[in-house]
Amino acid sequence: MLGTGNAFAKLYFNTNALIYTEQHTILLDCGNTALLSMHKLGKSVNDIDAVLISHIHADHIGGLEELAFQMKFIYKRKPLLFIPETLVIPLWESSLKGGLLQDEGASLDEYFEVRPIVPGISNELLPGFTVEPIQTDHIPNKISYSFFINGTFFYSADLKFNPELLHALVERGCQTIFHDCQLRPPGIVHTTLDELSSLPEHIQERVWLMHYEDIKPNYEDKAGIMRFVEQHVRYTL
Ligand SMILES: Nc1ccn([C@@H]2O[C@@H]3COP(=O)(O)O[C@H]3[C@H]2O)c(=O)n1
Ligand SMILES: [Zn+2]
Ligand SMILES: [Zn+2]
Repeated sequence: MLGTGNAFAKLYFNTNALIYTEQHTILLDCGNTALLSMHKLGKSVNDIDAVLISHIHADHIGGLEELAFQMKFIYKRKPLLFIPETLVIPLWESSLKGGLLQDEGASLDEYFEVRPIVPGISNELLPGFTVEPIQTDHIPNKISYSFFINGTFFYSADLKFNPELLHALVERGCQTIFHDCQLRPPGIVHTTLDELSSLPEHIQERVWLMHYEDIKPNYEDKAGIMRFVEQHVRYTL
């Protein structure tokens, strides 16, 4: 985990992750702090084969401009960009174009091998890396996707509490749920610890909390059987 904090976290960085398959390294969201976090871990931007994006907020995409420029001008290659197809145009037009546009008509393709992915179905993106993007509610008029990975691991984007979804995922074989969690209510655009605490035990035992505020130390004994995802820890799934 490159970070486990929320958008405003100063202690834990933005919730972004590196996923290692046998052959590839995939950056799951590239927020403001992603590249600084990689630097602190002694990792290079050049280690990244692919990027997967959940939604357009700076704690999830704010590091993409630097990543794109480093790849183009330092490493001289285009990483894969896996992105739900509905976000391709908004990512360029509403965010990256401001910094990355140089040549008339240029777009994301100038910097990335863009691979739009289809929500609602399982997409085999790389060997051993299958992703089902699931559109989840976050903020009105903002399309946001959580990811069901390899049929066993759910990684939430920012999402409003959706117990029906969690029940359905567990029924489908989900073993591990990394879930965004706002510790201090009200959640409004996120899921709160109180809401997650209302889940039945057989779901809570699969839940790991991330995207939390800097006040996390005050809550370490308040999560019951749910666990906290920790920054700069590597998890084997
Ligand atoms: N309607 C909104 C929009 C944004 N926000 C806050 O801004 C953050 C942006 O990143 P996030 O991780 O989605 O969390 C959002 C809220 O804290 C919010 O609380 N309400
Ligand atoms: Zn966020
Ligand atoms: Zn968000």
